[in-house]
Amino acid sequence: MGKLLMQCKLIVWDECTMAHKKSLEALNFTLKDLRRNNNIFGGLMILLAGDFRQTLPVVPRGTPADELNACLKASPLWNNVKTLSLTTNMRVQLQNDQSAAQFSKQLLDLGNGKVPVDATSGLITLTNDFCRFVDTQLVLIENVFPNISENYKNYAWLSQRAILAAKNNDVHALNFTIQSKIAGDLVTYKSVDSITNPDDVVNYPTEFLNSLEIPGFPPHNLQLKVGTVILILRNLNPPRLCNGTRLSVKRLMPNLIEATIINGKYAGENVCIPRIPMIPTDLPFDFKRLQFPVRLAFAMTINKSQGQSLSVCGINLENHCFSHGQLYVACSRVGKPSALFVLTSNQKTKNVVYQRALQ
Ligand SMILES: Nc1ncnc2c1ncn2[C@@H]1O[C@H](COP(=O)(O)OP(=O)(O)OP(=O)(O)O)[C@@H](O)[C@H]1O
Repeated sequence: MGKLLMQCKLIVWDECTMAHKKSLEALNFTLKDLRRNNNIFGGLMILLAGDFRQTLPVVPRGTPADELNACLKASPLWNNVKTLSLTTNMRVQLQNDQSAAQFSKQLLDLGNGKVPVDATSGLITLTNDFCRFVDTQLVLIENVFPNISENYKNYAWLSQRAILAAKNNDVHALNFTIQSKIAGDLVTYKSVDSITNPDDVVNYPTEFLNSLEIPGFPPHNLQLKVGTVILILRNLNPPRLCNGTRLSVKRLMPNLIEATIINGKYAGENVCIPRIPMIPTDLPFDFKRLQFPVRLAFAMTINKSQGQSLSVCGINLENHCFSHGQLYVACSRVGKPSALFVLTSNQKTKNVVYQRALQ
Protein backbone atom coordinates (compact mmCIF):
# COMPACT_ATOMS: atom_id res chain seq x y z
CA MET A 1 0.00 0.00 0.00
CA GLY A 2 2.86 2.36 0.85
CA LYS A 3 4.43 1.81 -2.58
CA LEU A 4 1.07 2.37 -4.27
CA LEU A 5 0.55 5.65 -2.41
CA MET A 6 4.03 6.79 -3.46
CA GLN A 7 3.44 6.02 -7.15
CA CYS A 8 -0.16 7.10 -7.72
CA LYS A 9 -1.08 10.39 -9.38
CA LEU A 10 -4.67 10.75 -8.21
CA ILE A 11 -6.75 9.40 -5.31
CA VAL A 12 -10.54 9.33 -5.80
CA TRP A 13 -12.42 9.28 -2.47
CA ASP A 14 -16.13 8.61 -3.02
CA GLU A 15 -18.94 9.27 -0.52
CA CYS A 16 -16.59 11.68 1.24
CA THR A 17 -19.40 13.26 3.31
CA MET A 18 -19.50 10.10 5.43
CA ALA A 19 -15.77 10.19 6.16
CA HIS A 20 -14.48 11.43 9.53
CA LYS A 21 -12.24 14.49 9.11
CA LYS A 22 -9.48 12.64 11.00
CA SER A 23 -9.27 10.02 8.24
CA LEU A 24 -8.51 12.69 5.65
CA GLU A 25 -6.04 14.36 8.02
CA ALA A 26 -4.31 11.00 8.60
CA LEU A 27 -4.04 10.52 4.82
CA ASN A 28 -2.49 14.01 4.56
CA PHE A 29 0.25 13.18 7.10
CA THR A 30 0.86 9.73 5.61
CA LEU A 31 1.28 11.09 2.08
CA LYS A 32 3.59 13.88 3.27
CA ASP A 33 5.82 11.28 5.00
CA LEU A 34 5.75 8.68 2.25
CA ARG A 35 6.38 11.11 -0.61
CA ARG A 36 8.86 13.17 1.43
CA ASN A 37 6.99 16.25 0.27
CA ASN A 38 5.69 18.82 2.74
CA ASN A 39 2.98 20.16 0.43
CA ILE A 40 -0.60 19.28 1.28
CA PHE A 41 -1.21 15.53 0.62
CA GLY A 42 2.45 15.25 -0.34
CA GLY A 43 1.67 17.13 -3.56
CA LEU A 44 -0.85 14.49 -4.69
CA MET A 45 -4.23 15.37 -6.22
CA ILE A 46 -7.22 14.10 -4.18
CA LEU A 47 -10.67 14.02 -5.77
CA LEU A 48 -13.37 14.00 -3.09
CA ALA A 49 -16.79 12.98 -4.45
CA GLY A 50 -19.91 13.50 -2.40
CA ASP A 51 -23.04 15.50 -1.70
CA PHE A 52 -23.36 17.25 1.66
CA ARG A 53 -27.13 16.81 1.49
CA GLN A 54 -26.30 13.16 2.24
CA THR A 55 -25.32 11.57 5.54
CA LEU A 56 -22.42 12.71 7.70
CA PRO A 57 -20.00 10.53 9.75
CA VAL A 58 -21.77 8.41 12.36
CA VAL A 59 -20.74 9.47 15.87
CA PRO A 60 -22.07 6.87 18.35
CA ARG A 61 -24.23 8.57 20.99
CA GLY A 62 -23.17 11.90 19.44
CA THR A 63 -25.11 15.14 19.04
CA PRO A 64 -25.64 17.07 15.77
CA ALA A 65 -22.74 19.30 16.85
CA ASP A 66 -20.50 16.22 17.17
CA GLU A 67 -21.47 15.09 13.66
CA LEU A 68 -20.80 18.53 12.19
CA ASN A 69 -17.49 18.68 14.02
CA ALA A 70 -16.50 15.27 12.65
CA CYS A 71 -17.27 16.04 9.00
CA LEU A 72 -14.70 17.11 6.42
CA LYS A 73 -15.92 20.69 6.36
CA ALA A 74 -14.72 21.08 9.96
CA SER A 75 -11.14 20.19 9.01
CA PRO A 76 -8.57 22.92 8.26
CA LEU A 77 -7.85 20.91 5.10
CA TRP A 78 -11.26 21.93 3.75
CA ASN A 79 -9.89 25.46 3.09
CA ASN A 80 -7.81 23.93 0.31
CA VAL A 81 -10.73 22.21 -1.40
CA LYS A 82 -11.91 23.60 -4.72
CA THR A 83 -15.60 22.80 -5.20
CA LEU A 84 -16.92 21.71 -8.61
CA SER A 85 -20.66 21.08 -8.97
CA LEU A 86 -22.62 18.49 -10.94
CA THR A 87 -25.92 19.87 -12.18
CA THR A 88 -27.97 16.97 -13.60
CA ASN A 89 -29.44 14.13 -11.57
CA MET A 90 -28.55 11.30 -13.99
CA ARG A 91 -30.38 8.66 -11.96
CA VAL A 92 -33.62 10.57 -12.55
CA GLN A 93 -32.74 11.76 -16.07
CA LEU A 94 -32.05 8.21 -17.31
CA GLN A 95 -35.62 7.10 -16.55
CA ASN A 96 -37.07 9.16 -19.44
CA ASP A 97 -40.01 9.69 -17.12
CA GLN A 98 -42.35 12.66 -17.55
CA SER A 99 -41.99 13.43 -13.86
CA ALA A 100 -38.15 13.59 -14.05
CA ALA A 101 -37.72 17.35 -13.78
CA GLN A 102 -40.24 17.65 -10.96
CA PHE A 103 -38.88 14.63 -9.03
CA SER A 104 -35.37 16.03 -9.31
CA LYS A 105 -36.52 19.36 -7.88
CA GLN A 106 -38.51 17.69 -5.09
CA LEU A 107 -35.42 15.70 -4.09
CA LEU A 108 -33.28 18.84 -4.01
CA ASP A 109 -35.87 20.66 -1.88
CA LEU A 110 -35.87 17.72 0.52
CA GLY A 111 -32.08 17.61 0.69
CA ASN A 112 -31.80 21.37 1.13
CA GLY A 113 -34.38 21.38 3.95
CA LYS A 114 -36.74 23.54 1.86
CA VAL A 115 -39.86 21.37 2.29
CA PRO A 116 -42.15 23.23 4.74
CA VAL A 117 -42.07 21.87 8.30
CA ASP A 118 -45.21 21.84 10.46
CA ALA A 119 -44.46 24.12 13.43
CA THR A 120 -46.24 21.98 16.04
CA SER A 121 -45.21 18.45 15.00
CA GLY A 122 -41.85 19.31 13.39
CA LEU A 123 -42.78 16.98 10.51
CA ILE A 124 -42.97 17.48 6.75
CA THR A 125 -45.78 16.13 4.54
CA LEU A 126 -44.78 14.01 1.56
CA THR A 127 -47.01 14.51 -1.47
CA ASN A 128 -48.77 11.92 -3.66
CA ASP A 129 -46.76 12.93 -6.73
CA PHE A 130 -43.46 12.26 -4.92
CA CYS A 131 -43.94 8.60 -3.96
CA ARG A 132 -46.51 5.83 -3.48
CA PHE A 133 -47.82 5.39 0.03
CA VAL A 134 -48.49 2.03 1.69
CA ASP A 135 -50.29 1.29 4.97
CA THR A 136 -48.54 -1.73 6.43
CA GLN A 137 -45.18 -3.51 6.40
CA LEU A 138 -46.71 -6.45 4.54
CA VAL A 139 -48.00 -4.21 1.73
CA LEU A 140 -44.59 -2.52 1.59
CA ILE A 141 -42.89 -5.92 1.20
CA GLU A 142 -45.45 -7.03 -1.41
CA ASN A 143 -44.80 -3.91 -3.52
CA VAL A 144 -41.01 -4.02 -3.34
CA PHE A 145 -40.63 -7.82 -3.49
CA PRO A 146 -43.75 -9.05 -5.36
CA ASN A 147 -44.08 -12.84 -5.48
CA ILE A 148 -40.73 -13.30 -3.74
CA SER A 149 -41.32 -17.01 -3.16
CA GLU A 150 -40.64 -17.45 -6.92
CA ASN A 151 -38.67 -14.34 -7.89
CA TYR A 152 -35.86 -14.85 -5.34
CA LYS A 153 -34.11 -17.11 -7.87
CA ASN A 154 -33.66 -14.17 -10.26
CA TYR A 155 -30.46 -12.37 -9.17
CA ALA A 156 -30.93 -9.36 -11.46
CA TRP A 157 -34.43 -8.86 -10.04
CA LEU A 158 -33.15 -9.16 -6.46
CA SER A 159 -30.22 -6.80 -6.90
CA GLN A 160 -32.44 -3.94 -8.07
CA ARG A 161 -34.66 -3.69 -4.98
CA ALA A 162 -34.40 -3.13 -1.26
CA ILE A 163 -36.37 -1.78 1.67
CA LEU A 164 -34.68 0.91 3.75
CA ALA A 165 -35.20 2.06 7.33
CA ALA A 166 -33.31 4.44 9.58
CA LYS A 167 -32.78 2.04 12.48
CA ASN A 168 -31.24 -1.44 12.66
CA ASN A 169 -34.16 -2.90 14.65
CA ASP A 170 -36.67 -2.03 11.91
CA VAL A 171 -34.34 -3.51 9.32
CA HIS A 172 -34.00 -6.80 11.25
CA ALA A 173 -37.78 -7.17 11.60
CA LEU A 174 -38.33 -6.61 7.87
CA ASN A 175 -35.56 -9.06 6.94
CA PHE A 176 -37.02 -11.86 9.10
CA THR A 177 -40.48 -11.36 7.58
CA ILE A 178 -39.16 -11.40 4.01
CA GLN A 179 -36.93 -14.44 4.63
CA SER A 180 -39.91 -16.34 6.04
CA LYS A 181 -41.63 -16.02 2.63
CA ILE A 182 -38.91 -18.13 0.98
CA ALA A 183 -39.42 -21.90 1.10
CA GLY A 184 -36.69 -24.12 2.57
CA ASP A 185 -35.04 -24.97 5.88
CA LEU A 186 -33.61 -22.36 8.17
CA VAL A 187 -29.95 -23.01 9.02
CA THR A 188 -28.65 -21.51 12.26
CA TYR A 189 -25.06 -20.42 12.78
CA LYS A 190 -24.19 -19.40 16.34
CA SER A 191 -21.14 -17.22 16.86
CA VAL A 192 -18.35 -18.05 19.31
CA ASP A 193 -18.04 -14.98 21.55
CA SER A 194 -15.12 -14.52 23.92
CA ILE A 195 -13.33 -11.95 26.03
CA THR A 196 -9.74 -11.41 24.94
CA ASN A 197 -8.43 -10.08 28.24
CA PRO A 198 -8.22 -13.02 30.74
CA ASP A 199 -8.75 -10.61 33.68
CA ASP A 200 -12.18 -9.66 32.37
CA VAL A 201 -13.51 -13.15 31.70
CA VAL A 202 -15.46 -13.50 34.97
CA ASN A 203 -17.09 -10.07 34.53
CA TYR A 204 -18.68 -10.81 31.15
CA PRO A 205 -20.54 -14.13 30.94
CA THR A 206 -20.89 -15.72 27.51
CA GLU A 207 -24.70 -15.29 27.62
CA PHE A 208 -24.17 -11.53 27.94
CA LEU A 209 -21.71 -11.47 25.04
CA ASN A 210 -24.16 -13.49 22.92
CA SER A 211 -26.91 -10.95 23.62
CA LEU A 212 -24.88 -8.03 22.19
CA GLU A 213 -26.33 -6.57 18.98
CA ILE A 214 -23.49 -4.40 17.68
CA PRO A 215 -23.99 -2.11 14.65
CA GLY A 216 -21.92 -3.29 11.69
CA PHE A 217 -21.47 -6.72 13.31
CA PRO A 218 -23.07 -10.07 12.43
CA PRO A 219 -25.62 -11.38 14.95
CA HIS A 220 -24.80 -14.15 17.43
CA ASN A 221 -27.70 -16.17 16.09
CA LEU A 222 -27.39 -15.97 12.30
CA GLN A 223 -30.31 -17.72 10.59
CA LEU A 224 -30.19 -18.18 6.82
CA LYS A 225 -31.98 -20.01 4.02
CA VAL A 226 -30.85 -20.84 0.50
CA GLY A 227 -31.98 -17.87 -1.63
CA THR A 228 -31.68 -15.29 1.14
CA VAL A 229 -29.97 -11.99 0.23
CA ILE A 230 -26.99 -11.22 2.46
CA LEU A 231 -24.57 -8.32 2.78
CA ILE A 232 -20.85 -8.63 3.51
CA LEU A 233 -19.78 -6.59 6.55
CA ARG A 234 -16.02 -6.58 6.01
CA ASN A 235 -13.59 -6.11 3.10
CA LEU A 236 -12.98 -9.87 2.79
CA ASN A 237 -11.38 -9.94 -0.65
CA PRO A 238 -11.49 -6.56 -2.45
CA PRO A 239 -12.54 -5.68 -5.09
CA ARG A 240 -14.74 -8.80 -5.31
CA LEU A 241 -15.96 -9.08 -1.72
CA CYS A 242 -16.18 -5.71 -0.02
CA ASN A 243 -18.08 -4.24 2.89
CA GLY A 244 -21.53 -3.70 1.34
CA THR A 245 -21.41 -6.33 -1.44
CA ARG A 246 -24.81 -8.07 -1.73
CA LEU A 247 -25.05 -11.81 -2.44
CA SER A 248 -27.68 -14.52 -2.71
CA VAL A 249 -27.07 -17.64 -0.58
CA LYS A 250 -26.47 -20.74 -2.73
CA ARG A 251 -25.36 -23.44 -0.27
CA LEU A 252 -25.16 -23.53 3.49
CA MET A 253 -22.38 -25.81 4.77
CA PRO A 254 -21.33 -26.27 8.40
CA ASN A 255 -18.22 -24.08 8.08
CA LEU A 256 -18.69 -22.24 4.81
CA ILE A 257 -21.40 -20.28 3.02
CA GLU A 258 -21.43 -20.45 -0.77
CA ALA A 259 -23.12 -17.43 -2.32
CA THR A 260 -23.53 -15.64 -5.65
CA ILE A 261 -22.64 -11.95 -5.95
CA ILE A 262 -25.74 -10.06 -7.16
CA ASN A 263 -24.53 -6.49 -7.62
CA GLY A 264 -21.59 -4.62 -9.09
CA LYS A 265 -18.92 -5.65 -11.57
CA TYR A 266 -18.63 -9.24 -10.30
CA ALA A 267 -22.36 -10.05 -10.34
CA GLY A 268 -22.98 -13.73 -11.10
CA GLU A 269 -19.70 -15.00 -9.57
CA ASN A 270 -19.86 -17.67 -6.88
CA VAL A 271 -17.77 -17.17 -3.75
CA CYS A 272 -17.24 -18.95 -0.44
CA ILE A 273 -17.45 -17.02 2.82
CA PRO A 274 -15.65 -18.33 5.93
CA ARG A 275 -16.17 -17.48 9.60
CA ILE A 276 -13.75 -14.77 10.71
CA PRO A 277 -12.92 -13.23 14.10
CA MET A 278 -14.17 -9.67 14.53
CA ILE A 279 -13.28 -7.25 17.33
CA PRO A 280 -15.43 -4.14 17.90
CA THR A 281 -13.52 -0.95 18.62
CA ASP A 282 -16.10 1.05 20.55
CA LEU A 283 -16.91 -1.28 23.47
CA PRO A 284 -15.46 -0.64 26.95
CA PHE A 285 -14.01 -4.19 27.04
CA ASP A 286 -12.09 -6.37 24.57
CA PHE A 287 -14.45 -8.79 22.93
CA LYS A 288 -14.13 -11.11 19.94
CA ARG A 289 -16.92 -12.65 17.85
CA LEU A 290 -16.16 -15.56 15.51
CA GLN A 291 -18.95 -15.56 12.92
CA PHE A 292 -19.66 -15.29 9.18
CA PRO A 293 -19.29 -11.54 8.45
CA VAL A 294 -22.75 -11.25 6.91
CA ARG A 295 -26.23 -9.90 7.65
CA LEU A 296 -29.58 -10.38 5.92
CA ALA A 297 -30.01 -7.69 3.25
CA PHE A 298 -33.48 -7.67 1.72
CA ALA A 299 -33.77 -4.60 3.92
CA MET A 300 -30.87 -2.39 5.02
CA THR A 301 -30.28 0.83 6.88
CA ILE A 302 -30.43 4.08 4.94
CA ASN A 303 -26.79 4.81 5.83
CA LYS A 304 -25.73 1.45 4.33
CA SER A 305 -27.66 2.19 1.12
CA GLN A 306 -25.79 5.43 0.39
CA GLY A 307 -24.07 5.14 -2.99
CA GLN A 308 -26.41 2.45 -4.37
CA SER A 309 -28.88 2.81 -7.26
CA LEU A 310 -32.11 0.80 -7.10
CA SER A 311 -34.99 0.24 -9.54
CA VAL A 312 -37.52 -0.25 -6.75
CA CYS A 313 -37.11 1.11 -3.24
CA GLY A 314 -39.30 0.84 -0.15
CA ILE A 315 -38.81 3.08 2.87
CA ASN A 316 -40.18 2.20 6.28
CA LEU A 317 -40.62 5.52 8.10
CA GLU A 318 -42.64 4.16 11.04
CA ASN A 319 -39.60 5.29 13.01
CA HIS A 320 -38.52 8.66 11.66
CA CYS A 321 -35.08 9.46 10.26
CA PHE A 322 -32.91 10.86 13.04
CA SER A 323 -29.86 12.35 11.36
CA HIS A 324 -28.83 14.75 8.60
CA GLY A 325 -29.54 13.64 5.05
CA GLN A 326 -31.08 10.23 5.76
CA LEU A 327 -34.46 10.97 4.16
CA TYR A 328 -32.78 12.54 1.13
CA VAL A 329 -30.47 9.53 0.67
CA ALA A 330 -33.36 7.07 1.00
CA CYS A 331 -35.63 8.87 -1.50
CA SER A 332 -32.87 9.50 -4.03
CA ARG A 333 -31.94 5.79 -4.48
CA VAL A 334 -34.48 5.58 -7.33
CA GLY A 335 -35.13 7.79 -10.35
CA LYS A 336 -38.91 8.04 -10.42
CA PRO A 337 -41.83 8.45 -7.98
CA SER A 338 -43.57 5.27 -9.17
CA ALA A 339 -40.60 3.20 -7.92
CA LEU A 340 -40.59 4.71 -4.42
CA PHE A 341 -42.88 3.05 -1.83
CA VAL A 342 -43.18 4.77 1.54
CA LEU A 343 -44.70 3.46 4.77
CA THR A 344 -45.52 6.39 7.00
CA SER A 345 -48.29 7.67 9.20
CA ASN A 346 -50.53 10.28 7.44
CA GLN A 347 -47.81 10.94 4.82
CA LYS A 348 -45.86 12.81 7.49
CA THR A 349 -42.26 12.26 8.48
CA LYS A 350 -39.18 13.96 9.87
CA ASN A 351 -36.60 15.49 7.52
CA VAL A 352 -33.41 16.23 9.45
CA VAL A 353 -31.20 18.77 7.65
CA TYR A 354 -28.31 20.60 9.36
CA GLN A 355 -28.03 23.86 7.40
CA ARG A 356 -24.43 24.24 8.61
CA ALA A 357 -23.45 21.11 6.67
CA LEU A 358 -24.75 22.70 3.47
CA GLN A 359 -22.95 26.05 3.80
N1 LIG B 1 -22.84 10.87 -17.45
C1 LIG B 1 -23.65 9.82 -17.30
N2 LIG B 1 -24.22 9.23 -18.36
C2 LIG B 1 -25.05 8.19 -18.24
N3 LIG B 1 -25.38 7.65 -17.05
C3 LIG B 1 -24.85 8.17 -15.94
C4 LIG B 1 -23.96 9.29 -16.01
N4 LIG B 1 -23.60 9.61 -14.75
C5 LIG B 1 -24.23 8.74 -13.94
N5 LIG B 1 -24.98 7.87 -14.64
C6 LIG B 1 -25.83 6.81 -14.09
O1 LIG B 1 -26.64 7.40 -13.08
C7 LIG B 1 -26.78 6.52 -11.98
C8 LIG B 1 -26.27 7.19 -10.72
O2 LIG B 1 -24.88 7.40 -10.85
P1 LIG B 1 -23.90 7.32 -9.60
O3 LIG B 1 -24.23 6.14 -8.75
O4 LIG B 1 -22.51 7.46 -10.11
O5 LIG B 1 -24.31 8.65 -8.85
P2 LIG B 1 -23.81 9.22 -7.48
O6 LIG B 1 -23.58 10.66 -7.67
O7 LIG B 1 -22.69 8.39 -6.95
O8 LIG B 1 -25.11 9.05 -6.60
P3 LIG B 1 -25.24 8.91 -5.01
O9 LIG B 1 -24.06 9.55 -4.39
O10 LIG B 1 -26.53 9.59 -4.72
O11 LIG B 1 -25.33 7.45 -4.77
C9 LIG B 1 -26.02 5.26 -12.33
O12 LIG B 1 -26.95 4.34 -12.85
C10 LIG B 1 -25.04 5.72 -13.40
O13 LIG B 1 -24.74 4.67 -14.28
